[in-house]
Amino acid sequence: MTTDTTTKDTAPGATDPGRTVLDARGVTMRFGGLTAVRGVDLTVNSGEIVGLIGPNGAGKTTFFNCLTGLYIPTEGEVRFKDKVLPPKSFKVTAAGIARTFQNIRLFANMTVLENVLVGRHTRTKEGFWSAVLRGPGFHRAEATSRERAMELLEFVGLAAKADHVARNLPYGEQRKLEIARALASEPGLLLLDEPTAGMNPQETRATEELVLAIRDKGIAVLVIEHDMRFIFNLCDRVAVLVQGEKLVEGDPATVQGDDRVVAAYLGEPFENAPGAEEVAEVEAAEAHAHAADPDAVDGADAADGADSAPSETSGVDEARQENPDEARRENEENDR
Ligand SMILES: Nc1ncnc2c1ncn2[C@@H]1O[C@H](COP(=O)(O)OP(=O)(O)OP(=O)(O)O)[C@@H](O)[C@H]1O
Repeated sequence: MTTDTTTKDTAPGATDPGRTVLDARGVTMRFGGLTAVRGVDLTVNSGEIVGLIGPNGAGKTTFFNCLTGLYIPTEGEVRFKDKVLPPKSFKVTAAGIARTFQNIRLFANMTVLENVLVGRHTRTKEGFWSAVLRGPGFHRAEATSRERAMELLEFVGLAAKADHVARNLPYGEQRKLEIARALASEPGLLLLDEPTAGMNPQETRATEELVLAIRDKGIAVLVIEHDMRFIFNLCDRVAVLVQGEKLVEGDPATVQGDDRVVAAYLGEPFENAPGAEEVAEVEAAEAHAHAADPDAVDGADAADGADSAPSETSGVDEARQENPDEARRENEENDR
């Protein structure tokens, strides 16, 4: 990756490189009879970008919710910088974990700057009376917060839009604003839930650069994403959840090459699927028939009306198989 790490300063919540910041052990989450997450262990170290992938309904968001105090795991423990996390979201944020959501959750009628200022509330010491009386302490704290918020907007590339109302930002910028707001709590770990959902390729590329720059500031990142290219380009390590359990974990090349991951996305071969021998038999019979009557039109070609048609179709199918996420998104768009 091309991001220059030498000129980047370190974020306030940064941790010594290589230190384990998140340590989730045996996390299980049940909803009545449904076990959404089962015995998942996962660590994230400072300086790392870790990807969490898996088919729809695999339990990724539920696992995130267990890490951020939104859910209390039925079993297991989550530690952040060696301390067991309290089961309350605002306490988890105060401890140093920030997150974004799958569906953007901005204060739509507030300005861009105000949204980031809201994200700083866990870092401001001024209490209720200070805010009501608006004494010198309050004004000092407010000025510091604004300065920090503007720095963050600069960092994500939204400083020029600080006074715009959040709802008027284009989609990709709303996602950036969510990230700026999460960074305002000065986290040591940032959890991103599908940060590129709905983005065009340019926006996705810009998000990739932004995540690398966040990592370069010493903030560890755990990211859920369906865009495999994004995940494999970006992550140092990838964990795969399938039906609530961790199936594989490793570097991108290892995970990409693991047959179980491909099977989990595409489905296991169905029972009684023809084996290599049967396929060879059918091919030999077809070749024999063709040799006997070279002018005969193949049934499939005839049905498609042109020689090129089947190969085009299968090309699309192959592309979909290589990127099941695109196929999913396309289906969702068609449904809409
Ligand atoms: N609050 C809840 N109550 C009951 N079941 C839930 C709840 N939240 C999630 N589930 C179920 O838990 C399973 C895992 O869902 P989850 O949203 O964590 O999956 P996911 O991997 O994030 O999926 P996606 O990629 O589609 O976002 C699903 O079967 C889902 O229906």
